[in-house]
Amino acid sequence: MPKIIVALDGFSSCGKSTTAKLVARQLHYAYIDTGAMYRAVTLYFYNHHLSLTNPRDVEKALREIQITFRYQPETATNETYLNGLNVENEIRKMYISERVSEVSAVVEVRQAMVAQQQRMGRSKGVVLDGRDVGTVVFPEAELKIFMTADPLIRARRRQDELLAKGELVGLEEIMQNLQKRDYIDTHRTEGPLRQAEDALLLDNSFMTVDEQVEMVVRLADERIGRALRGSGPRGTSTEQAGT
Ligand SMILES: Nc1ncnc2c1ncn2[C@@H]1O[C@H](COP(=O)(O)OP(=O)(O)OP(=O)(O)O)[C@@H](O)[C@H]1O
Ligand SMILES: Nc1ccn([C@@H]2O[C@H](COP(=O)(O)O)[C@@H](O)[C@H]2O)c(=O)n1
Repeated sequence: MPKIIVALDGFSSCGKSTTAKLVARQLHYAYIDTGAMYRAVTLYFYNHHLSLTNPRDVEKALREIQITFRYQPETATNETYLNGLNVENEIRKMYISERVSEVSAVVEVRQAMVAQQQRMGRSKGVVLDGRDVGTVVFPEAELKIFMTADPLIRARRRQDELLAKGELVGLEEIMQNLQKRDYIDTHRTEGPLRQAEDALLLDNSFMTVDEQVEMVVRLADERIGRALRGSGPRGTSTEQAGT
């Protein structure tokens, strides 16, 4: 069976990683959380008091940072390791969310992360989620989805998630963080967040997780079928997933 690349890009907290993880599991593909990589870099800068505007600090960080994913059977997911240490929980905290978009806008950081993502996904059979997967990392991906959801719904979902982990954060603070990250992510010069021309738009504001996963798996199966038969056209930006 031919293997494809599934690229899920979109705004903050709209369900990309939830979807990507479950789609990867159903397809028996590897899952790469590209946002976790930028979060891990942010944690390194934070812990070592490094400055983003000092080229020597950036160079030192990129020389010393090693990001890996390891499969955890207990959670049935890949967890993020920074220089051998499990940082999966730490990188999801608000103080990292508040800083990550500034870190991910640094050109050298992006180039290093994109190169690692391309190495990890080059054999195909991968689902990646992020901001620039369909535009920069794998512009040749067979299936590209651009996810979005109503900002208030996104914020409420994120608030519930943080609360479940014991972090109580106000809705207003979360809304501001999502808006700020989306703004920086869409306005940076290197690899800005944007919908690839051939990405399908998926608004999951009023969908369940199961529905969105089922939709993406169905689209992936279609693309795998096309790859089996030979090349065929991808979607266009006017298309919506599921139409
Ligand atoms: N359709 C849905 N209905 C309800 N909750 C959802 C839905 N999709 C995702 N969620 C929840 O929304 C929250 C954010 O989802 P997720 O972390 O997957 O988003 P994301 O796009 O990867 O976010 P970020 O880019 O900020 O990391 C999670 O708590 C997830 O369980
Ligand atoms: N391909 C990507 C993925 C992420 N980022 C930046 O990291 C931040 C955190 O990502 P999450 O998916 O975990 O929310 C995000 O806000 C971006 O700044 C990126 O630039 N490119």
